[in-house]
Amino acid sequence: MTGQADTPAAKPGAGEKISRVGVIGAGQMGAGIAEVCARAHVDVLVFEQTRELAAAGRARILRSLDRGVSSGKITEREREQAAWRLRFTSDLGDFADRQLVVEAVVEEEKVKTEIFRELDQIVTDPKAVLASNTSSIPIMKLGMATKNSSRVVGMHFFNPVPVLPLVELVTTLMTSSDVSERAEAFARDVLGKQVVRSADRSGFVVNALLVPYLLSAIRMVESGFATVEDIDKAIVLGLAHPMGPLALSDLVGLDTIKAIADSMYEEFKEPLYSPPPLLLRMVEASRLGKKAGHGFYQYPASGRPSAK
Ligand SMILES: CC(=O)CC(=O)SCCNC(=O)CCNC(=O)[C@H](O)C(C)(C)COP(=O)(O)OP(=O)(O)OC[C@H]1O[C@@H](n2cnc3c(N)ncnc32)[C@H](O)[C@@H]1OP(=O)(O)O
Repeated sequence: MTGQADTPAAKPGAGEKISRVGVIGAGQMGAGIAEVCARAHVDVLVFEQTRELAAAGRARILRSLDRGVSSGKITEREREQAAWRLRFTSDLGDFADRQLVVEAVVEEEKVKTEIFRELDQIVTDPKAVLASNTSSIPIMKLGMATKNSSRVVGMHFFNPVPVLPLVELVTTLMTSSDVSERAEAFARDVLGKQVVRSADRSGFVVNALLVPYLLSAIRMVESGFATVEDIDKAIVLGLAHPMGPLALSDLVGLDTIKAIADSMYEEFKEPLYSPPPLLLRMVEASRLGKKAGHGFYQYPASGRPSAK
């Protein structure tokens, strides 16, 4: 556990301390990032396209804060204060005063590059950091959509963001050392995360290892080699992982895994990274995992997952 609610204020990193953050997208990753920022006493502004999506994002964060209270990680008062610090907007223009923006929208290169192009014009402070939570898209592609790619980095969080302590920091050939130091200092000293650095290669460190493993498990199911339950049981009991690869695929989202696999395959042309047909069919059928209520397991609105 990270104990982020009690994290002390930032030590001075390179330059001015970051205390105003913008998060773009309030899906499972964006909501988690906004939550950890709010819990760390940061002023957070979250962009969502519509009021409905913003309301769903706020509800998602409040549920997670409740869980933090019920598991004793934060107090009622900290929950209230964190909720109070979260503001939503559907106008990206409101991000003009942000010192750090973390983009966490759908894993589509076109959508992300368009956001970076817009952000670059809105956030005019040259010291502001523009970060992407992309799981696999090379950061350089996003940086090149801006006029100042020296302030663009990857800050890759892990799901569930309030629970998992890692941030992968991805710098490009263009990222300035001042920007990467500020981003690292923020993740480490303000959010209380641990940081590993990765070169700008699709998949970075974690997904370069994780995605071929998840795809191999899906191929095992596809070939009838073993059942979903037995594969997960084997990994939980045999390797002491907190969850098996198929439950984890459901948690991450099968559409996200497909998008990461596509991006890694495009970069390396490695057959192991190519999404197997079962994954493609499940995505086409909208069986996207936990967020859709159905993936390799079924997820009733409340209660524990069951076999599909
Ligand atoms: C694809 C990408 O690009 C990147 C990715 O995200 S890859 C995916 C990475 N994620 C993983 O690998 C997840 C692996 N799984 C796990 O870590 C665990 O199964 C899990 C955390 C998801 C659930 O664990 P669990 O034991 O079933 O649930 P639960 O006991 O409720 O929670 C575990 C801990 O988190 C805490 N927790 C849960 N939700 C919380 C919240 N919203 N706020 C604060 N703490 C919370 C609990 O209090 C508990 O803490 P203790 O261990 O100190 O008691």
